[in-house]
Amino acid sequence: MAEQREIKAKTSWRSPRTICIIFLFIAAVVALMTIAIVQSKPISQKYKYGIVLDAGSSHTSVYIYEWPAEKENNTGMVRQLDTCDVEGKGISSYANNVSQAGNSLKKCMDKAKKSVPKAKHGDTPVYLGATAGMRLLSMENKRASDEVMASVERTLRNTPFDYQGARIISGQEEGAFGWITVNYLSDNFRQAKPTMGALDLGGASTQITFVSKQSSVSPENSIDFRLYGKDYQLYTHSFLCYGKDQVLKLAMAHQLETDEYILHDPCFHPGYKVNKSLGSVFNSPCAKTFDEPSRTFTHIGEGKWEECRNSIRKVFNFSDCSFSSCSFNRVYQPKVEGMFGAFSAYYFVMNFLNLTTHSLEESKMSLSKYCSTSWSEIKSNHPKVKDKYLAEYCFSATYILTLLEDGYKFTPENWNDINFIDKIENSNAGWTLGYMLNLTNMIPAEAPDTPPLTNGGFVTVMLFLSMAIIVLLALSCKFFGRPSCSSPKEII
Ligand SMILES: Nc1ccn([C@@H]2O[C@H](COP(=O)(O)OP(=O)(O)OP(=O)(O)O)[C@@H](O)[C@H]2O)c(=O)n1
Ligand SMILES: [Ca+2]
Repeated sequence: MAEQREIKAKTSWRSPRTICIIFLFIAAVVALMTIAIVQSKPISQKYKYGIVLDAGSSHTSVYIYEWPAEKENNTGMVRQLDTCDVEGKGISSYANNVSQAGNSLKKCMDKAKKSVPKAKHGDTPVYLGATAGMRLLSMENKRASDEVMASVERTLRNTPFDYQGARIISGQEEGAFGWITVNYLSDNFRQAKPTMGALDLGGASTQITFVSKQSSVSPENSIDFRLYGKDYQLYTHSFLCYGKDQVLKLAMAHQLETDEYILHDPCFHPGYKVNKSLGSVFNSPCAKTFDEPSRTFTHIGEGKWEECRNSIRKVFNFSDCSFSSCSFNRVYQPKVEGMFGAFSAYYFVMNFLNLTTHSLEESKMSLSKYCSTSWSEIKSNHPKVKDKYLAEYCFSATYILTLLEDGYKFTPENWNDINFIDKIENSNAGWTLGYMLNLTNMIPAEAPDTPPLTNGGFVTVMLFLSMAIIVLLALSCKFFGRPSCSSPKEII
């Protein structure tokens, strides 16, 4: 009897069912171990770094980016590690003291040396892009512009980083790279999601960029990209002199035409009264220059919002459109479509006035009340804000509403498609990240190969295999278990 049982026990190990279960069990364990090793292979978290200086008309900012070296072609991997605002004005303000243009950058570059690991300094590219302030200086005084750029180049070459160039970028580049930045940070490229348009308002220029189904009528307004295997046909336009600082000069110059000594300004608060020299205000090719720059005029605030809007409308030419549709100043623009990110001064101004989530009508009502508030009350409500900035928020916000509604033809219905943003995923919205991604070829035209498994896929497979092992263990115990699992008396 015992021999029979022994034979039976031996033959059960050799039965096809047994072999099958054993095979499945081993295969599941091997697969589980392999995937666990492959998926979690210790990627040496080597990081790479990049530095971009945004030399704007009003100030320069230094942005330091980092990304995992292994994944530089995956979208959304680059993040802003640090930023530094250069003290003082933009580099174009050093036209008469060019060496200071380069010197002004030193403090922030020293900070960058601390942010980027020393061992990586030599491999870290540094780029400087100058925008509208230098475009204007280059128009006014090419020699001074070249000397300013040479000065910043000397400073950057003297850093331990891999200097990759300092140049004045075009308005079209500024618009297109801002669009790349906001869509890269929103991960819209990899997932081929609908993109968001980019609205950038600086001190001396402003850009609008968005994907348009309507073909642009001039090369100046169109840019085509192929990113991650998808083609994007962009409409873009940059309006020089329509940054908020320059457009203020334009508006004031219009008003001074009537009386060259007293400027009754509906965009400034009641009680605001400041003597200014013509030269201090009208010092750029954007606004007409007066022949007696030292002469002074009195700038008096009236705080009348409707009149403010009308005076601002005078800086635009809304007629004479020879295309199917225009924004202003005879510039072709297709109908705005989709979501938009509005950043830089759009955000600084609308955020200061708490208007970032208001509807268009609510913004108008709120602004009308704010602008009519007396200057003394405004100053007492914001004791820490410099008078120069504080005095201009009524004008700037009214300009923003006029630019977006009357200029770009946004409506009360699609106003909420405009998101006033400062950062996306902790990186500033602006042209610098897109500029670096483009120059370092980190946005491939074709989608990179997908990894063996996404994290979600990995977990699913692990769960499935674990369940399979448990079931197999249960089955094997059921089939094997009888000789060893049953009690001795049953055997007898
Ligand atoms: N925290 C800040 C930073 C800037 N500004 C103002 O916002 C305007 C635009 O700032 P910015 O976007 O930095 O313009 P720039 O890049 O300097 O100008 P551009 O792009 O035209 O060269 C300037 O009037 C600046 O004084 C502000 O109100 N609050
Ligand atoms: Ca800018």
